[in-house]
Amino acid sequence: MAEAKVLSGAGLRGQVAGQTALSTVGMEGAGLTYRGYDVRELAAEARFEEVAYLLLYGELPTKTELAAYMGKLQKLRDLPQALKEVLERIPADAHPMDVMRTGCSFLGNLEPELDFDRQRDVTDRMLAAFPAIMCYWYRFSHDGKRINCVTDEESIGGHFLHLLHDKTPSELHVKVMNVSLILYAEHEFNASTFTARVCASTLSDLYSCITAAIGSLRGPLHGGANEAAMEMIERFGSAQEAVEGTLGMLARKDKIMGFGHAIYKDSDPRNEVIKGWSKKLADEVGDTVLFPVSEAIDKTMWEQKKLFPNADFYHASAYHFMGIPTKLFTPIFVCSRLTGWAAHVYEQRANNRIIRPSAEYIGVEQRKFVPIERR
Ligand SMILES: CC(=O)SCCNC(=O)CCNC(=O)[C@H](O)C(C)(C)COP(=O)(O)OP(=O)(O)OC[C@H]1O[C@@H](n2cnc3c(N)ncnc32)[C@H](O)[C@@H]1OP(=O)(O)O
Ligand SMILES: O=C([O-])CC(=O)C(=O)O
Repeated sequence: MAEAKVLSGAGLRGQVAGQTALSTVGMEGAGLTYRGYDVRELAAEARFEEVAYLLLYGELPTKTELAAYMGKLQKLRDLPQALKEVLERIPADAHPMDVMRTGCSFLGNLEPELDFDRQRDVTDRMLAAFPAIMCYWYRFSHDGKRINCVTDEESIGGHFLHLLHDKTPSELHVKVMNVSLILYAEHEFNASTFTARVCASTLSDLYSCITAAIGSLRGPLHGGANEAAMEMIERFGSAQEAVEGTLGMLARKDKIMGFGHAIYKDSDPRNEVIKGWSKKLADEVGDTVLFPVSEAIDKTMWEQKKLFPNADFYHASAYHFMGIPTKLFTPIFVCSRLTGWAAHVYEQRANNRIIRPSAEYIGVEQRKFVPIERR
């Protein structure tokens, strides 16, 4: 059985900061579970919408419930005209995570959560609308095109690819998007989820919680690592170059993005799944560089530092092979993790006490005020 990582020190590591019934991370043997289900089984068997329902509504849906849920989400996809106008004003060189933050926040101005009893409907609206927020801005700012935000794609992953590429995506790509959205959906008290819970604990509205969480996910030590990993992989022309480059980065004590984890000790259970799909996509496009480069970095990191790829590393090549621009990688994570964030907000609200820890004071002793003319 796997040993749990020894957790102590800075960054609140190892401290229990609350309770959850949503997921377990790095528990002996189990890796990652959502409401008791192994994520690898969910990724192999389920639709993302089923997993979203599991997290948000408490149990896996029946066939009828799933059909009704998917129908509901499909009807909620279009964006209000005022939001489209705001997205059109955001420059092409803005970071898409900033676009998501603004899009989420502005939707909250137009359709505020006036009553916590509506929290599930508000989440479903965001789940349906987020792919269009990302793609409407991207296609308008990069291609000068005002896209139709509604498609006839059944799944959220397929809908996103259709909006982005303006065509029906292949079955393989829809499948990989589905797996990816499941893998990213929920992960206990990670930094962005904890942000959402802190915000929820003040009894703030759901849009504020999600906007705050988007801000936390943006950083390269968290969700932004998939984008940073892609930028690194692309720099190498061969596996040999990648080995030499990785050794050089390690010698300079650079952080290698997409490796290591705050909780997992020797592997991230999501990695083997997305790595397998990345390989299938590499074969589909006839790649002979990016996948071997990724594997060479992976091998060197383990040999040199016993550091393993986390969920973000092979997501980079997988998304790239599907023709997704690198800067949209982290916003896809948002479209998925929204489910985990919202489910944590509901949990926080159901048993709330404002989250307000204490700090150890390390400043100067108490002293007398000195008037400005005497300083
Ligand atoms: C979906 C996600 O959000 S997964 C995380 C995505 N983030 C990344 O991939 C960014 C790169 N990785 C990292 O920065 C870190 O591994 C984190 C932020 C994920 C976890 O941080 P921590 O819990 O502090 O890591 P941990 O305690 O295991 O670090 C142990 C040692 O390994 C080093 N280390 C950890 N990850 C890396 C890395 N990716 N590259 C180089 N060195 C690393 C640390 O600097 C530390 O060294 P030190 O003892 O000399 O200071
Ligand atoms: O749990 C963490 O610290 C980061 C992570 O892997 C995630 O949020 O998916």
